[in-house]
Amino acid sequence: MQADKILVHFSQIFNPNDQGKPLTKEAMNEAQIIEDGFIAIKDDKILAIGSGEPDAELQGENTEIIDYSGKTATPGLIDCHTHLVYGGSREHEFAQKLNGASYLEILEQGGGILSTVESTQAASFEELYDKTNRLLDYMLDYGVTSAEAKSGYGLNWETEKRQLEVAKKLNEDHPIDLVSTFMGAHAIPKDLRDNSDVFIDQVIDMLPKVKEENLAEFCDIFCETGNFTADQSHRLLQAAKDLGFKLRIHADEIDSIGGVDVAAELGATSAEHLMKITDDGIDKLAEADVIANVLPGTTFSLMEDTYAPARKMIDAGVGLTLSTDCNPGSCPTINIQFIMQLGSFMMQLTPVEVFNAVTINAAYSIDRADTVGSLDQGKQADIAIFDTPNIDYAIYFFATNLISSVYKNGQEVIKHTAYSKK
Ligand SMILES: N=CN[C@@H](CCC(=O)O)C(=O)O
Ligand SMILES: [Zn+2]
Repeated sequence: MQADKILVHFSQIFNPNDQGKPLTKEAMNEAQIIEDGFIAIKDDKILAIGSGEPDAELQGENTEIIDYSGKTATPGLIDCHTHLVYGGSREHEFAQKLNGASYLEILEQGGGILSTVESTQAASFEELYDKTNRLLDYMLDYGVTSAEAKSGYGLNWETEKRQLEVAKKLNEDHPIDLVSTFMGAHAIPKDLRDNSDVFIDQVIDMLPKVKEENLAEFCDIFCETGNFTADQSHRLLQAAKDLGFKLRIHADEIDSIGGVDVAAELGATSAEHLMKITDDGIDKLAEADVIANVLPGTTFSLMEDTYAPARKMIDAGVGLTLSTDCNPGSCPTINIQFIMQLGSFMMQLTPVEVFNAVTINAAYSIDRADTVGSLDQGKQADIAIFDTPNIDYAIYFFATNLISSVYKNGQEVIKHTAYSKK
């Protein structure tokens, strides 16, 4: 079959080995590394990848050949944990943090998530749409082509619904593919502070409405001291599972209070944060095939020093992903490249492990591995092109946007012309 376009002479192509499940252990540190590589695209899909001159049968009269000498191609990056749709911002908490106030202390005083809940409840659909659209533009610019987006700044049905509708509309309108998660139980509303079981009942009542209106595939909860207990998390996630939701859980971020056990018992797709996970917890995730999603930008931004034990988790057989956790409080960034670099600098992951974490494993985490996450024939032609000779350079040269171009469904949607100079 003839290609519409062939991108040629990449100094390196990184293509994960899609083995039908998240990569773990040694497989996490393996991938196809192709030198002088080409990628042939037909319509919106990958037709072939290889090395050297593309096969004659791929080239027709109208096939466009585009030279990417000196650059590196990887699958489009996938940010599989974000809280993208929110009102307001929280830079005022920064001074409190610098003065030593902890994340949970700020929340206890009615700030933190509860402050963003107030701003989000007050924001219109259009305001939330414009703000999120802008974040998505930045993300695309950094090489992200798919992302997960959670609700959770509503704490009432009206606002949760608005957040989810914004994500649904942007999934249609913006080049980035969005997978939605309903996180109604993100914090306890002020008026139910001493009645959090009643609030869990209210969130359970929202689940059928989310389903009926097809507003989210996943359900998530913040299982943490001062927020929701393991029992409450189990109750909500069991109800969600019964309705056909796939599950995620914020667990072991600040304290280890049983969220990991809930994830393993209910067969959650992913457990997230895990800075305080125990060895026993790691074994439980491995046995239950729950993906561990680690968010090193949150440790960095909260000015903590405990990073999730990513190396231990990989070695124990847990599938690992890395994400920004983009949100206005604990991690205000969309820069997935910086997060990947933290994965190496602070968690000692190799560049191959890091790229596998944000491509194929992240695709499994959002249940899209059949269409994205690798550059295999038939998958969406979602490609991140780095202005670097190899993936090692893309980790080593940190805190700089190293993207040269981004292809989404076979179309070049980002082109940084300054980097295109030879
Ligand atoms: N920890 C809970 N939720 C978010 C933070 C949300 C916020 O602070 O606004 C997180 O994943 O870090
Ligand atoms: Zn989160």
